[in-house]
Amino acid sequence: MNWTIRESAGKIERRSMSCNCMTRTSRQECLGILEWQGAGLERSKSMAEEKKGFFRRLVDGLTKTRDNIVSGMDSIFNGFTHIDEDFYEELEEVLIMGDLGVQATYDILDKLREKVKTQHIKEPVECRQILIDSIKEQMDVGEAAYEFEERTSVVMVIGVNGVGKTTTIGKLAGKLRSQNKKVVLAAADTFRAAAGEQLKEWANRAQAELIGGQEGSDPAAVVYDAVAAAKARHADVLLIDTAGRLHNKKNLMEELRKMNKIIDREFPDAYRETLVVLDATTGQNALAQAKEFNEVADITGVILTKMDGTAKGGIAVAIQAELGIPVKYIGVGETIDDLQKFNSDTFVNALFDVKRDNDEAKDEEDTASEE
Ligand SMILES: Nc1nc2c(ncn2[C@@H]2O[C@H](COP(=O)(O)OP(=O)(O)OP(=O)(O)O)[C@@H](O)[C@H]2O)c(=O)[nH]1
Repeated sequence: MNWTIRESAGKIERRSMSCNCMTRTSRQECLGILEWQGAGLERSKSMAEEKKGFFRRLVDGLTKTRDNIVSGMDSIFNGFTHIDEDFYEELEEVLIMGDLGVQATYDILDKLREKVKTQHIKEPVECRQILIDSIKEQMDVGEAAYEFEERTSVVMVIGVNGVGKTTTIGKLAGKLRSQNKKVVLAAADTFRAAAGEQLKEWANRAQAELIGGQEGSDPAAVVYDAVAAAKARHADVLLIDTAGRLHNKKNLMEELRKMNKIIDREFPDAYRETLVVLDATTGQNALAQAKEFNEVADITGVILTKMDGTAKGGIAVAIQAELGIPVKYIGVGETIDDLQKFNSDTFVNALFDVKRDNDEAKDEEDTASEE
């Protein structure tokens, strides 16, 4: 079996593919392997997926989380004949194992017990919808969470190494640009040499302006220049990529304080957000990071990345329940369209693969705007 993969102008092409296996089964196996070989092929797959509607991408992205949580729950709903203590205990186990966290699990199950009692529910399977509604209620962030998109705003983005901060800023810039907003990006992660370069690529892709810092330069100076540029160009949103790392809390606090002071002084009318980016694949560790960041910064929201590659998407519920910080966006892939506003209704419908009329309408709207 032979194949070559070539990258040209950022696009992955599979140049040639041949298979000399004699039997049809082994040929099919080879083709199956080819289908999944190499990061390049993965990327070309996600390019094709860009054309998919919003809801479908979310459903696909949440496959592993769904397999982890929902299939376990469904086997309890279908396997039990009575609603008894064992039934609740098994549900508790599935929810906790699914990374929803102790707090959210207890809240959800308390509500379920109450409804079972007041509505005289007898059949375990009837609990499914109650649970879906209760998770939705837990996670509702409301439209006010996205006010910064409509205002002249400065958004500071923090998070530890490798969680997807730069990628997320690029995606967010793309999203705002598609709404015809003027976007300026500040490369204030001057700590890591490649960070500025990476942001530059995203700025080009999203057609946003970049104010870049030299490696090792003062991040506060980059913020100063970026604020001046945002004001001069009448930008709608200034997104700041920081090196906001946690390993030295005191330094981080000091760095954030300096940057915030400049924004307060130079851009007092701007609407402010501080968003922490967390990698969903790290599960409980993401929750711990959110707690730590919350101690050093006034976090206004969370962006959970890599929801597509994880069975631990339940962590979104835990973060909201335990910290009261809204999850505002989720990342479900590596392309510019793979950042989605967190809407509890759509998220839970996608998690349980319950397609509703409004999701279908959103899909049509989304597909139309992509065409
Ligand atoms: N599958 C998937 N991958 C993602 C997502 N978001 C980011 N990534 C990938 O995660 C990796 C790290 O992303 P970066 O944006 O470089 O992370 P960072 O937090 O800026 O890292 P530093 O600059 O080192 O602090 C990259 O390979 C991204 O393509 C997502 O939602 N899904």
